This record gives sequence, structure tokens and C-alpha cells, in this order.
Amino acid sequence: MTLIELDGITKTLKGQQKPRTILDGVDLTVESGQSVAILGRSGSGKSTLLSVIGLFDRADGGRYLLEGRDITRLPERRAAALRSASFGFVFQRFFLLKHLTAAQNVAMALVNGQGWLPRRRRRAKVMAALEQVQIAHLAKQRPAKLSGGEQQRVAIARALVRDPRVLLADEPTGALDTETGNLVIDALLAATERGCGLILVTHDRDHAAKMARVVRLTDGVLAPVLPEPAAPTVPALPVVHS
Ligand SMILES: Nc1ncnc2c1ncn2[C@@H]1O[C@H](COP(=O)(O)OP(=O)(O)OP(=O)(O)O)[C@@H](O)[C@H]1O
Repeated sequence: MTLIELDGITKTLKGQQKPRTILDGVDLTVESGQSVAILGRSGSGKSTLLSVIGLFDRADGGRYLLEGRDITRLPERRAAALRSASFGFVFQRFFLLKHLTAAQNVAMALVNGQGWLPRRRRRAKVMAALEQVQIAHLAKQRPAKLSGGEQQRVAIARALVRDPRVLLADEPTGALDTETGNLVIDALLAATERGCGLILVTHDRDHAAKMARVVRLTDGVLAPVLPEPAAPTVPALPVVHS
């Protein structure tokens, strides 16, 4: 099923100086369970594009379909409801509340998005989300006791707990070392196995290469990045029998 379809999306930022077109006709399709990496130099507009997809910001032109529904000009209140129902967000900074445990941080997403669920149901959802990212055993820990990678996995569990259709991850490994970053990428990819779409903004080519598709944002448009050609294989020497 097609989750996201962007068709000629444009966005011009009107700063203090002259207006600057950041998105200049972006086309992008994301299927359910598909992962897409977005590369691009700093300032190319990757975060702006993610904000448009996640309905934090609106495009000036083009067409945006979410699960086949045209949401290009959805009124703000309905966009806000759709944002919390359909998207999970993961950022470079974890934004965990330090006085709450891991489980309580994850539960906050349920309270904000869906009102109060019955306590037992809420607890089951929180534990399932923590299990998805393999940190259920850390449910009662506060962020200060967790490593950076564990804190980011709490943030991913918080994004997953409402069963989003699409995960939007903006440089989620930016503050982590390579090994920890790999664990976080694996946790994000695991969500796609359950049908969630994943859009990852990253500067890390190795992480990008783990996604099903890689695109690059250049001059306001997306273009596919082709996989690196495989190294030429050395032909085997003929076996000479004496
Ligand atoms: N609210 C805003 N008003 C004016 N200019 C903005 C605003 N938000 C972003 N910009 C500018 O728009 C451009 C694109 O920013 P954006 O953050 O989308 O790029 P990016 O590719 O995500 O960069 P990075 O890789 O450094 O995070 C930048 O030049 C930025 O300074």
C-alpha cells in the first residue's frame, strides 16, 4: 500500500533577506514497510522536507497524499490530529523528561495523543513498545542511568507506541558513536517489518545504505542515489595440472 505520495512539493522560506526556495518540486513515494534514506548537504532542506511530511509545516505548492487521501490543504486542527495519529518522530536529541522513567516517558505519548487509556492497556502498549526496541528490562530506569543509545531507543519506543503509519527520523544517530548508531538504525528498521514506513534523514552513508532506497536532496529536488558499484572481482587463476 502506498503510504506517502508527494508530487511537485514546493516550499519557499521568507526570511529577513530575499525569499529562498528550499523545496522546488519534490516527488517521493513511500510504500508501507519501506525504508527511505534522504541524504543532502547541510542546509539543503532535509529537515524542512521532513517537517512538511510530518505536517509540522505546510507546502506552498504541489500535492500530498497520505494513504491515498489528499491532505495538501487540510485545515490545521485536522492536520494536528493526523500528525499524532499517523506519524512517529525521532530526532537527534532524545527529548526525554529526566524525572520520568523510560516507561513513563513512553507512556507520555499515549496520554498526549489518545487521552487516558485504561491503566492496564496503557502499560501493555508501553511494554510492547519497549520490547520492540529491546529495552523492556530498562523500563524503570530514569534517563540519567541510560546510555545515549538506550535513551534514543526509549525515544523510538515513544514514537512507536501509538502504532504510527510512518516513522520520521531526523539524524537519529547524530549524537551517537558508530556502534550505538547501528543499534538505533536496526531498531528503526525493525519497525518496517511490521509495515511501518521509515524516512531517515542522515549524513551517514553506511546507515543510508541499510535502507531499501536512498535519495539525495539537491537544489530542492530529490534524485535517487545509485548503489556503489561492487568492486571488480579478480578472475580466478586457471588450475594447472602437471
Ligand atoms: N524558519 C526558517 N526561516 C528561515 N530560514 C529557515 C527556516 N528554517 C530553515 N531555514 C533555512 O532553510 C535551509 C534549509 O534548512 P534545513 O534545516 O531544512 O536543512 P537541512 O538539510 O536539514 O540541514 P542540516 O543537514 O544542517 O540539518 C537552511 O538554509 C536554513 O537556514
